[in-house]
Amino acid sequence: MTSTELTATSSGTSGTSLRIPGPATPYQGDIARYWDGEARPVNLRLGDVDGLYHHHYGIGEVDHAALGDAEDSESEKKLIAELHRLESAQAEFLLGHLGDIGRDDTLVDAGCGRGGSMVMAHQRFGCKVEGVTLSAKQAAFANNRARELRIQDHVRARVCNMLAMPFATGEAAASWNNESSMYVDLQDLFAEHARVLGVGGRYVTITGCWNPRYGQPSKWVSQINAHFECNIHSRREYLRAMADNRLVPQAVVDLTPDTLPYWELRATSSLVTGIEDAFINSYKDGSFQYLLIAADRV
Ligand SMILES: C[S@@+](CC[C@H](N)C(=O)[O-])C[C@H]1O[C@@H](n2cnc3c(N)ncnc32)[C@H](O)[C@@H]1O
Ligand SMILES: CC(C)=CCC/C(C)=C/COP(=O)(O)OP(=O)(O)O
Ligand SMILES: [Mg+2]
Repeated sequence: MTSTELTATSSGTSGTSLRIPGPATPYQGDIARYWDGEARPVNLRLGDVDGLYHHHYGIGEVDHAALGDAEDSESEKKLIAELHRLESAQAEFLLGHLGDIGRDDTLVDAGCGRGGSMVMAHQRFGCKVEGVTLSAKQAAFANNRARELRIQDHVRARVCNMLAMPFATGEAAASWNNESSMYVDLQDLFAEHARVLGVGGRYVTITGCWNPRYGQPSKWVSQINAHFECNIHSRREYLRAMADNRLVPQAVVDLTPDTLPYWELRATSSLVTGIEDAFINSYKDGSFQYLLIAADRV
């Protein structure tokens, strides 16, 4: 084994051992380590609600009737369930922009995390869903969940760089990034999506981006970058890199007002991580936006 290779158990479907390339850059090594070591209660306890483990944020109105009052001994549990409901609503919203997907299609989740969106996609469309993540721990977690749900023949995560995915040209009917595009160069990312998508395929992202109308990344945006070791791009950069790579936006939805209730609710919970104010302040001062972009591969 060379210094740039490591051996890891692959999808887990057969238990075979595969030789997979190591991180393409030192930065990707940092990100792999970050996600291998991540075990925040705000993610694990929400996932425990129904077995869908997400690493993205929520959208939609809070259902105040579903929350307990201060005297309710179940209030913590109810709040966690509500935050999780909003995160799953976010994933459903993304999946709703993938277009007509048939059972024989293949979908690609670029930066799949613990696989919650992949499971939802399979349950919705009945199709094959392939995910890639830099983290061997996340891939193993996602594959373990797929086995528990007996959908391992359709849902699989691999340890792989999303800028060089193990899929044939034109293999995917649709592909997405759910809060994972801030870890890569957008020109490189969209060139790779354009390759794996057939002409007529659909690409969707939900992302946080800085707003060119504000001027430059605000201190809150810089704080979010430092917190997650990521590099948030601007809205302008997304649209330009898509245009450069045969991805033509079909819908651009500003989800900023829809995600604020999630953050305001999360800020009142016992699961706060310290980043809540940066999101709330930057969404409110207009320096940061939560966007869905759905694009046709032409
Ligand atoms: C915030 S999590 C989002 C996970 C998932 N999309 C979700 O919605 O739950 C970011 C993910 O991007 C992945 N990621 C970052 N850079 C990557 C790269 N170059 N190749 C593959 N995955 C990457 C991380 O490993 C992690 O799984
Ligand atoms: C919108 C932006 C800028 C997202 C950055 C990427 C990111 C870390 C998403 C959430 O992951 P998580 O669910 O692990 O984070 P947390 O622990 O805060 O819930
Ligand atoms: Mg989270």
